[in-house]
Amino acid sequence: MKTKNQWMTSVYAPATSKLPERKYNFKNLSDMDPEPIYTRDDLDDFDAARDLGHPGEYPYTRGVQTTMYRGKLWTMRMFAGFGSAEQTNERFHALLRAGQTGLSTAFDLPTLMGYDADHPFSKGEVGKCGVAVSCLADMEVLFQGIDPEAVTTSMTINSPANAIWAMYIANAQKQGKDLSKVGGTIQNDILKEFIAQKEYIYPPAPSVKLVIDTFEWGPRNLPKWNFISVSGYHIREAGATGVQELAFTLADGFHYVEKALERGLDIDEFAPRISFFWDIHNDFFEEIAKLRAARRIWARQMKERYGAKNSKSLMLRAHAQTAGVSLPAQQPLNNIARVAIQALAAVLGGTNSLHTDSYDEALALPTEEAATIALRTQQIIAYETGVAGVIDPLAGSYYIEKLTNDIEAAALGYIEQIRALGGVEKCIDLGFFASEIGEAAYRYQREVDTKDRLIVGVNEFTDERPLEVPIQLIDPEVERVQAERLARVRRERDPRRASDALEALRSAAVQGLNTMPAFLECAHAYCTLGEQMDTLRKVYGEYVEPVTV
Ligand SMILES: CC(C)(COP(=O)(O)OP(=O)(O)OC[C@H]1O[C@@H](n2cnc3c(N)ncnc32)[C@H](O)[C@@H]1OP(=O)(O)O)[C@@H](O)C(=O)NCCC(=O)NCCSC(=O)CCC(=O)O
Repeated sequence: MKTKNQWMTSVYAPATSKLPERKYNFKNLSDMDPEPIYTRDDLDDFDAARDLGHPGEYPYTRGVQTTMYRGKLWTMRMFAGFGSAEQTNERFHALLRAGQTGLSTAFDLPTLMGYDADHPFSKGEVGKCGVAVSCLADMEVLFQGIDPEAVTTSMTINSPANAIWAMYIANAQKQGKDLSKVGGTIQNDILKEFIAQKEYIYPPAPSVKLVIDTFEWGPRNLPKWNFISVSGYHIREAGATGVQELAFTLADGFHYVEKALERGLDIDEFAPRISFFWDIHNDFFEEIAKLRAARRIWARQMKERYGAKNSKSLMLRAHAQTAGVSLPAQQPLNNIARVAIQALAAVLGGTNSLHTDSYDEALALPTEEAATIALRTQQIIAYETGVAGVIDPLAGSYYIEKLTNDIEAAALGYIEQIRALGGVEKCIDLGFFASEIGEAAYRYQREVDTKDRLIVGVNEFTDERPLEVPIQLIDPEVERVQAERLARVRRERDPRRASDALEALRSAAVQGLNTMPAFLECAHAYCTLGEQMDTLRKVYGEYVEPVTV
């Protein structure tokens, strides 16, 4: 049999001299230019025992579970939240009835920024991009009829994560639940806020300190809870390439590990509950390889660099979401096809949990019908296609293994560069991430603008038919309902207990103690989110992004 080089020169080249390759940009979204074909010759230094292993075995390239989806399907976890706590609770129940297997909560902008629904800054934003939660009373309504021991819930909350998590825990405690059985995830990844999403309150150092409080407190009090979801999603949505998403996110993960070790925590106590979150874009193979490379890098560095010994500390478990940024407003029904392909990549990449975007993502928050189609897409993949029946079925594909190696190497190059520059917090100060992401976003947009990259319905195959899809509207009444509940809470709570709880929070922060016990008492005392965040604003100050050129 011919070698690859022989075949390329003696067979492929003559073929292209008869019919040249199409004029087409074959590069993936990380700007990697694939060759026309991959063979064994591309995997000369590939060692299956070292680089792949088996599913559930180090370095977990083939997945973190031995039986993967033959034992248990990924969690179908649709990100949802809009309007009032009552409306979102209804949507949660509708999604569970439709067969969703986990919950995922979207909070509105005031909540994400640590403001109560009746704060002047919140005007016009309450319930718009998620649900408003300003105190335990909102949380009680939001999760009414949902057993926290039976359903795992994810909450996308970052700067105010400790306070919101404490409200969720207080709600479970009020129902007499056993906290050792309560599972879920808080996003709690503040570094990517500084890098990409910009929903921060305090400066990086105290923000990271608050995260490490959860690393310390979480495993000892809620052993089934994932107290962080280190997130590449928002980095990617800001314009990063897949390689950058992978590298910057893993660098963030390692930064938290280092901070937790500096506090004297045992890596094998906290690391098993670190989780991750990836964005799954349009380039099918790139995304599959990215998820495989992520698991391999994490496992190796956790073992070799940080000395973790517990196998669970080495397993990178991840949620995935199809790429909102890839779903245009033009010809929105086409997005159903994009989401199906992206979701398939997430599954073939071995995701542990998945959100599929609704086709109306670019237009508004999803309608119930659009969210149901997105969930049905996961169910079709799970039950009709056969892909969940064989574990890591693409292993051994010359291209997939080569691409996994290449993406791993490129990401490791970035991680080393970040370390050499002084680490993640230093790189935030330097504007390193912003400039890398900015360049990548610019290159991509230029490719689209010049039609070097075709997007169906956007810069090619366009049509002028008007949009005819239903839109989810948010009732402005929500603001009044939320403000009324908040006023009632302030009137009816024990004022002494509330002020003592806030003072205990302030004191814990000033003394550098773990703040989680104080946050939990604040939740039980019905302190509002804004009161708690303001207390810490006075201690830590507020972050203002430096201007970089
Ligand atoms: C670890 C993950 C990734 C997944 O947790 P899950 O509980 O869903 O799944 P899991 O841990 O894989 O599985 C649940 C339990 O079943 C076990 N299990 C699973 N598969 C198994 C198998 N084959 N054999 C044996 N056991 C198995 C696991 O070990 C675990 O048990 P044990 O518990 O005993 O270990 C978690 O962090 C998560 O759910 N993340 C979701 C994050 C999220 O929804 N984010 C939304 C962001 S949305 C956003 O940011 C906005 C984006 C936008 O702007 O649109």
